[in-house]
Amino acid sequence: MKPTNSPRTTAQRWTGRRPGRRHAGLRIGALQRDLLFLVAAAVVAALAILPGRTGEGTSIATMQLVGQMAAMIVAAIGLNLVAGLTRLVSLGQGAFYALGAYAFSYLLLDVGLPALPAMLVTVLGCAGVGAVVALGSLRLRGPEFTMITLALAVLVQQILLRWPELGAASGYPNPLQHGTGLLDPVSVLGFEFDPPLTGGVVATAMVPIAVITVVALVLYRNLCRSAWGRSLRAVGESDMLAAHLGVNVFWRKTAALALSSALGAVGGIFYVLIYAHVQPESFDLFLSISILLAVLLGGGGTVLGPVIGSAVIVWLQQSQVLDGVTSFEQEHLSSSWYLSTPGLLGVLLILVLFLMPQGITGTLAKLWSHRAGQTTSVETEPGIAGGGDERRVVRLLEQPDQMRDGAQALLLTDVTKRFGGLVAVDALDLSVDYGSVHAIIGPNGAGKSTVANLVTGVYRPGSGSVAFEGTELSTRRPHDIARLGVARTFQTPQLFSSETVLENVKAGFADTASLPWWKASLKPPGQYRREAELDRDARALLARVGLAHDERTLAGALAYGKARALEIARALARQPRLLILDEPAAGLNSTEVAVLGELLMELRRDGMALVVVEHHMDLVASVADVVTCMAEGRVLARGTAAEVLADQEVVAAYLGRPAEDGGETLTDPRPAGGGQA
Ligand SMILES: Nc1ncnc2c1ncn2[C@@H]1O[C@H](COP(=O)(O)OP(=O)(O)OP(=O)(O)O)[C@@H](O)[C@H]1O
Repeated sequence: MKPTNSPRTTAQRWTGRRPGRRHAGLRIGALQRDLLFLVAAAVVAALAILPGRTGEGTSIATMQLVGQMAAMIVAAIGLNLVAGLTRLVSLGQGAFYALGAYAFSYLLLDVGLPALPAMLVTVLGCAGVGAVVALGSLRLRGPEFTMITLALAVLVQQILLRWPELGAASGYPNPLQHGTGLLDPVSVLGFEFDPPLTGGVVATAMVPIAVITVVALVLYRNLCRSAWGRSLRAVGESDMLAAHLGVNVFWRKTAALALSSALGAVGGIFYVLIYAHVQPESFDLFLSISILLAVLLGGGGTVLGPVIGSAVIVWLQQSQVLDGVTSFEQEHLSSSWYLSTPGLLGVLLILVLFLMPQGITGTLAKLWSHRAGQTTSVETEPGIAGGGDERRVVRLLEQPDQMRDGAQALLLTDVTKRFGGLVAVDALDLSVDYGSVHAIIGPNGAGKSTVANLVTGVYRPGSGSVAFEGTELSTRRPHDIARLGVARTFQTPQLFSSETVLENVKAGFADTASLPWWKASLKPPGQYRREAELDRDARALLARVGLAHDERTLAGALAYGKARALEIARALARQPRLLILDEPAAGLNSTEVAVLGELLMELRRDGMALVVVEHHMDLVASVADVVTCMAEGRVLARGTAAEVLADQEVVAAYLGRPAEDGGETLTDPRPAGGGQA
């Protein structure tokens, strides 16, 4: 691969264009950045509610605009956990918003709870409802999940409309008129606030609304940027990939939906505080669509996207802008066929999806990174070879005793896997020891990848046993198996393409699978240290696979060889004792293959057990201690590389014809009939 740029130039580009982040002297630490964010959010919130506190020239409408923005922001950041990070498109956030508003009103007015307990019960209750909905719907994917949430939004509004006992048909009354209830939130956080200055409940409610919004925003930002957030993004990329990183996908989605529902309910509580009046008509499907639009417009999956999107959407809805467009349509186009606010927002949604699929923040980030040259894959050196002397910097594994002793790691006994009438793996026996490389070769369709999938829990064997360190794997799920110490790469590299190379590796660390959400959102001081450790370890791994100079590159922009190297680095981040590589040499040039071989030998020396499914016979010959050749699901030959590659039945299976007299061997270039799928 011809170098197109030197590492030094790349480094200069980074340091030159983003000096604040790279020069030690000017570096802003994570803690300072977080404090800065907190202060900035608090200042913006304070400025937003200031007019309500002074009372001068303040209109209730302005305060309601700010309050509604806050309500939309918390509901949208909640939805972002689901629709943005986890990529489960929900049209049900309006339902939780409505439930929050009604439950809060009910608990205040009918049950007589003080405001703070009423809020807590509402939020916890809605989180519970969200979890139940998740348990019932998360086995569904894509459009089916969206339809369930859509049905929920419609159902909730219908119930509110038709269940007079809830006070719902006519809505809860304005407590100002009834002399009861909702003015109580003045003491919602245990503080006494000044009486309203604007003649309505709005001004007094603004302080708790602002405080709760800032707190929610900070916790949400911590969550998004934590290992927990990484796990949600992993799930968003692919359930199977996330499971191979040890993430319990089902519970992670359930937790995300519960948190999202809780934040939706907070939006509803804000609504009550702002308007002091709830009625079913306010919580129609259009509300759910608006919240989703706020996420998409701002930028799904980003921290600030839903905030910006919410501000824009509420401003558009509440200001005269859309009314002006409607009047223009009526005057100049048609007095009967015109688009009102919902229609215009629908048009906006379509435009966003077509023109700015990454939303405002995503588009700006793309422009910025394009300017800074971050998305460009810089071909410095071959992917796996770029690390030079740094390659041996890290020792990846703490070696348990069994690894030092070269004990048996993996044992497959009489394993069969059928797909309908096809026997993909037929009565397979296979064993892999620590400190050894076991290569599995064979022509296309021989069953090699199926073996990898059987070991990692993607498939369950029809019969037989798959045991890792004596633990039966055949009944375990992929995330359980990953947590036992088994990692893998895929035939086609599976990366988080819109994340940086560094983030991809960090997704492999155990924290992604195990950090609890509350710890991630509160971010105690230990988390700062831990994140710094993860950064350091991830960089060391990148150096080892030759990607030291690519940490800020987006994974999707990597050349093929580097993408493979990155996938290996992420697998190594899991500190596996058994590593399964599915065609790691596919698409690599000869230099890259040679360096891959060196890396495998290093891992082998470290005591790791390696299974390498491979067509590249030079690599197999140079690294494998044992080679198993499969054909039509069965073992055709097994032995040392020299024995198996010279086996005439193996040669015939690969060539698709009998081997010529005199003994052909399998060497590169790859014989016809081999090749990668
Ligand atoms: N999920 C599945 N459903 C049905 N058939 C499958 C499935 N997975 C694999 N197979 C079939 O099982 C057989 C073995 O497939 P497998 O992918 O394990 O072969 P392979 O040796 O890895 O081939 P290649 O070198 O092309 O990757 C093939 O005939 C394949 O079509």
